Amino acid sequence: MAPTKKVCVVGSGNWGSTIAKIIGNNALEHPELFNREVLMWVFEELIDGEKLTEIINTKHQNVKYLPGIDLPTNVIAVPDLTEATKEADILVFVVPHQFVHRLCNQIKHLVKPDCIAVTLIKGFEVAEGGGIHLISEVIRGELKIPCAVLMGANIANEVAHENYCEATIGCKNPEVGSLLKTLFQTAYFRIVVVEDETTVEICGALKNIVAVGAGFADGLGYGDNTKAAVIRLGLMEIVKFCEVFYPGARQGTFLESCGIADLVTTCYGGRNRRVAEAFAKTGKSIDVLEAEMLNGQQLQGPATAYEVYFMLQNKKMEDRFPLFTAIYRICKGEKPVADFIDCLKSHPEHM
Ligand SMILES: NC(=O)C1=CN([C@@H]2O[C@H](COP(=O)(O)OP(=O)(O)OC[C@H]3O[C@@H](n4cnc5c(N)ncnc54)[C@H](O)[C@@H]3O)[C@@H](O)[C@H]2O)C=CC1
Ligand SMILES: O=C(CO)COP(=O)(O)O
Repeated sequence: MAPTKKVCVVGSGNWGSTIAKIIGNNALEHPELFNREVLMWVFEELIDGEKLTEIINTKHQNVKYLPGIDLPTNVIAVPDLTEATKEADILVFVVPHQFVHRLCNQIKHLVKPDCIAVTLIKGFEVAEGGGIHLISEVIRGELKIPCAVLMGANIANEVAHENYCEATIGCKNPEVGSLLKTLFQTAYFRIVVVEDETTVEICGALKNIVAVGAGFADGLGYGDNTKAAVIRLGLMEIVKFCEVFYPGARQGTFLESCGIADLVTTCYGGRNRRVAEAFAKTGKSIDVLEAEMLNGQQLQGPATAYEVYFMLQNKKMEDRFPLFTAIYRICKGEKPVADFIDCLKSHPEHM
């Protein structure tokens, strides 16, 4: 019998803890495939003087990032990144995107050569020369191992409460795709595997920018028709972004959970939407609102808007992506939020 695979979840925020719950339970369900113990790397912090890792390992809850949800006792919190990752056969990356490069850099000399990675991270990294890197490219480049992606309409708290939803795994290797499906799928978390991994990842990253736009529209007092227009124009810009920069997308991928479904859920229920609404209503900065409203959780939309704008500006393509561009400029304070809808009135989709 082949040895069972050791899984390490790199990250323990709101989504990281939720996915550790799923993986922990599935490891128990499939002892023939996965090691019983699932390690979860935790960015250590003190909660009322007690280490978060110790709280997780004794109370089996992440009281800061996923309060009220029991984690399986076979999920073990580990504060040392090296200790958590060095034996892993499967690395599940689920940290805010701004931290991933540094973490990969710390472990690149110890990762097992036949290890595989999967990223649940939504965002990009700016690249020298005026472009962007996908997060999966950063992981592959640093660790020299294959990296699949998992994205979808998955607001973590709802998944943690086991409300039915779907997700998309993008994986070019069907055998690995099938193994990952067994690792993640449950009765309430249903998975479709597609080979179009680049499109899956781009959809997941870009929808966070659109969600900021949806929040602006809500905060300015527009109704559901306006929000539907923001979602539709956002989808058109996502499709265009793939056509221009990552050609070869399958149209069907945009209809998977990672595409239209994630746009809808995030534009109604996500953190990016909520903070952007407060931004439009209060005039406080995004950073201040993030600190006030999210208790340590991190927004990905404004940072992703910057990363995308960085590339569009370098390639002189802002006019082709007016929604993404307006959202960046408003977050940056270069345009008043009150002008948000005006920026969309001459959208190329209407010409
Ligand atoms: N929360 C959600 O509903 C969903 C989130 N995602 C994606 O998952 C990724 C991770 O998000 P969450 O788990 O929600 O995180 P989060 O936003 O809840 O938590 C922030 C995490 O970052 C950690 N952290 C803080 N400073 C750090 C540092 N210097 N280095 C490393 N880690 C540090 C914190 O300990 C905490 O675990 C993001 O890309 C997000 O877009 C995807 C689907 C759903
Ligand atoms: O990615 C998400 C849902 O799929 C979560 O979105 P927020 O980060 O805006 O909460």
